[in-house]
Amino acid sequence: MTQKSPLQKTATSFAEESADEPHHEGGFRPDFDIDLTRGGPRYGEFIEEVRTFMDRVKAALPSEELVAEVIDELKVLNAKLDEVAIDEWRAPSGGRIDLPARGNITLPPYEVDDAGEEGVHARLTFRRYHLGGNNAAHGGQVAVAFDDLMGMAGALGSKGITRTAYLTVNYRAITPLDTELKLRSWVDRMEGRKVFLRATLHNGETLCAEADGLFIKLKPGQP
Ligand SMILES: CCCCCCCCCCCCCC(=O)SCCNC(=O)CCNC(=O)[C@H](O)C(C)(C)COP(=O)(O)OP(=O)(O)OC[C@H]1O[C@@H](n2cnc3c(N)ncnc32)[C@H](O)[C@@H]1OP(=O)(O)O
Repeated sequence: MTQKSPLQKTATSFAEESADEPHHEGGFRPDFDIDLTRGGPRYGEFIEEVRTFMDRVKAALPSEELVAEVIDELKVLNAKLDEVAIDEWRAPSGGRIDLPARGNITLPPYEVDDAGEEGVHARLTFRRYHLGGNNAAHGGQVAVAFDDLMGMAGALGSKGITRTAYLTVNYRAITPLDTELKLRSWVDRMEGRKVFLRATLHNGETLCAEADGLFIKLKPGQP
């Protein structure tokens, strides 16, 4: 039997604890179905190849001929994937919590080391396709990482599904590419549906960025 990751364990208890919450079709849906078989055992490898492709695109100076060749090959692949398009709730992207960044290609690949009511500890690496300038990560990509992992801490800390009301990021030092960084997010305080969160991003001892945000616990049915 394969070992469960910290996020899988937490997600299982989160799903059990929120089972009594009224069923609703809003937000990110607390009654999500954890099905790690979707996309098959090689789905993670597939996502990693897509990420590598984005790195290569960002780094390439292709000839006109190579651009034409890649367009033709991509058209074939896009047509194949278009045939199996499905709604967001059943697509493995974003729901494969056994994979880096839940198999979501638009998130920087992170691995969750610990996740619970006390907060989330994750390792993440920005890479070529996250480049802002001069070998540093794009500030928007840093904000994406904070939004997702603060959203996760907000969900676990409030035992509900939250949406970002505001997110303030302070950039303290250059965030390097191709370097394993540590992101920590946690609930600072709660006032009713208002969940105030904080987060930090470190490269070793260096604080690259920190964030504070307000996430609102969604009401049943709220989009
Ligand atoms: C283990 C696995 C677990 C699952 C993991 C899943 C991870 C997924 C993570 C994904 C994460 C990705 C996450 C994403 O990216 S979510 C996507 C980005 N966010 C949005 O699209 C949200 C858009 N906005 C809205 O939907 C609504 O405005 C919300 C829902 C936010 C509030 O509208 P709602 O009608 O519900 O509430 P309300 O207006 O009565 O306000 C309520 C209270 O809040 C106060 N307030 C509101 N806004 C602000 C503000 N800007 N500054 C200061 N205060 C503000 C307000 O004054 C009031 O306070 P009070 O008067 O009561 O004192």
